[in-house]
Amino acid sequence: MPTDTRKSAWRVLLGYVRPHRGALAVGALLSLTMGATGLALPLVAQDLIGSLSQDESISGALMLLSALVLANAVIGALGGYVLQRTAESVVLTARRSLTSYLMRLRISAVDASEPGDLLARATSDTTLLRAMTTESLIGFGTGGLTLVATLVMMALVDAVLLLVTLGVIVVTGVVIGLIVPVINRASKRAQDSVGEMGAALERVLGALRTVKASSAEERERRAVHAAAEESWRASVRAAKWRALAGNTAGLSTQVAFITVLAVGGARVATGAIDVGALVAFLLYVFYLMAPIQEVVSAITQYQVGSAAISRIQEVRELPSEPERTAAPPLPTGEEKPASVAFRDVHFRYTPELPPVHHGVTFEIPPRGMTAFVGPSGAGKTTVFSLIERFYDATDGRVLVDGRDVGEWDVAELRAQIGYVEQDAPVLSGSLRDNLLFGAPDATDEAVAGALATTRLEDLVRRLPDGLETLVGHRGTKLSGGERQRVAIARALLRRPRLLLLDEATSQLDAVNEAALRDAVTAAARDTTVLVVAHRLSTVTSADRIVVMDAGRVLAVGTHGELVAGSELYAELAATQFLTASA
Ligand SMILES: Nc1ncnc2c1ncn2[C@@H]1O[C@H](COP(=O)(O)OP(=O)(O)OP(=O)(O)O)[C@@H](O)[C@H]1O
Repeated sequence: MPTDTRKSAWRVLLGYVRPHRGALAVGALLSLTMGATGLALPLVAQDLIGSLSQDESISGALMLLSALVLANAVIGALGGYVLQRTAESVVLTARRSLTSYLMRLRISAVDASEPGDLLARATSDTTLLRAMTTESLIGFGTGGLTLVATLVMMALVDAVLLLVTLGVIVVTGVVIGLIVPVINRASKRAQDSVGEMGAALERVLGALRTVKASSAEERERRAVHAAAEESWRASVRAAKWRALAGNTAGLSTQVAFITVLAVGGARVATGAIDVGALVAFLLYVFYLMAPIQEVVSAITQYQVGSAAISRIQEVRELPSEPERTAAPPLPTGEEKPASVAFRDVHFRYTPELPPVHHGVTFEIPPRGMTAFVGPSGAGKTTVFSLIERFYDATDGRVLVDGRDVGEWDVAELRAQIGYVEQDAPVLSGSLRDNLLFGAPDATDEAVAGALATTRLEDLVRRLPDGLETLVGHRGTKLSGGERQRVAIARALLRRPRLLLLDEATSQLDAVNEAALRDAVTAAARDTTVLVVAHRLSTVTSADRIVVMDAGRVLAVGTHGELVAGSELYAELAATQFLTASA
């Protein structure tokens, strides 16, 4: 991994840690205090051995030793708790920040991503920051400090033995430096595979009926398992190298112990140091094992964490919309309906794809119903996406109320609009949640009104818990037509100045279709209604019809005008609409 990315992983982690730096400092201080009480133990032991050899009483030293051991345990437990708590808070901060960002992603960014993978980044990758905080950040700090303090204590006991110990530590450092990049690569691969597994699972669970109906379970299962197995393989690879690094650290203290014993023994024999000093030094060598392990584990854990951070940062590089703390106010119903205009709009979804709009131009005055018709793929739905600013036009101008949509605050722009998608999604939750989704402050009266307009009252009466009935994931417990009407009721509750209705082709029966036509016609008296129309009923009652083909506007007029004046429209009316209404 290049150095700058490694540096930025630290920076990112420190950014998440900053709000919790007080708690972190307390935790680190407690850990250090525990280290210090631990460090005092060999000195007391040295004293105790001295007393023994001079036949003095050791009860004082023993009491001190016991008190130190007890203090060590209590402070250790407290410090551990504070640090774990801080680490959980760091994960929370990262999750809040990443999920807020995910909500602001532009539609184009989501088009290019796998939702399951984004989910894995927000859940599984952020979890890894916990260990990164405790083991890496704290481990490096406390382990490093304890290591230095131990070395200083060793220097006080005997400088020659310290040099011997340092020699062993340097060799260990070189070996671990070679292992670290391998751990980083394997960890990144493991986490990428978890993302792939999430994406594969989301694909299956999001379309389970189609998967089952296509007898594709076995194939899909293999895809999910392949990703899970790849993650296993990469994690095992990382575990192998981490174990090796850990063992190298363990081995180095053993080697240091033996070397110090040999060199120290010789020094005792020559009288350079006494036995008490050798014992104290050996205890320090033994004591060195923990901080060395801690530092090595900090380094290896850092590799896992920085792989997670690089996945989190990849999300943050995706284009997003500006941040907003509160939703802008919705229209009160008193305002003038919106006008819409397209002026020579060119658009392509991505630079690699061919253009979808080749100079679309039309003007829609406030109020009334405008239907967009044309063959499949003509670019009708794309007109709505550009009005909502889900995407930006490549060239030309999209105007709402005479103002370029690029100049609107995007949230304010959307507050003017009620939008019903073609597949009319209903979210899991209750029917009431779904109706109030776009207008949380709507009154019961307004809800009753919207239910009446969309002929949903019977449904609500039939449902076991009325408006509180849970509709299932994506509203699976509702019929297609009911879902569509719920979506329309939801849009109407916003009292939009502009209603965008992307008709699903054949979701409604004749009775409901007539009812909806009435509802939309009524709405068109107070607001500007744009409909992507697939039904004759919608088209004939429209105030104006925009005929589109292959990303261009061919004609604009009423049904009567267009049947006579537009060849494509006459053809569409003769086949598509008449068939759809039959
Ligand atoms: N998110 C997207 N990314 C890339 N291409 C897209 C995207 N959405 C639509 N397209 C392409 O843009 C073209 C126009 O699509 P659009 O949905 O606007 O057509 P439409 O006229 O509404 O069709 P239909 O009547 O079938 O709904 C199509 O060729 C489609 O493949």
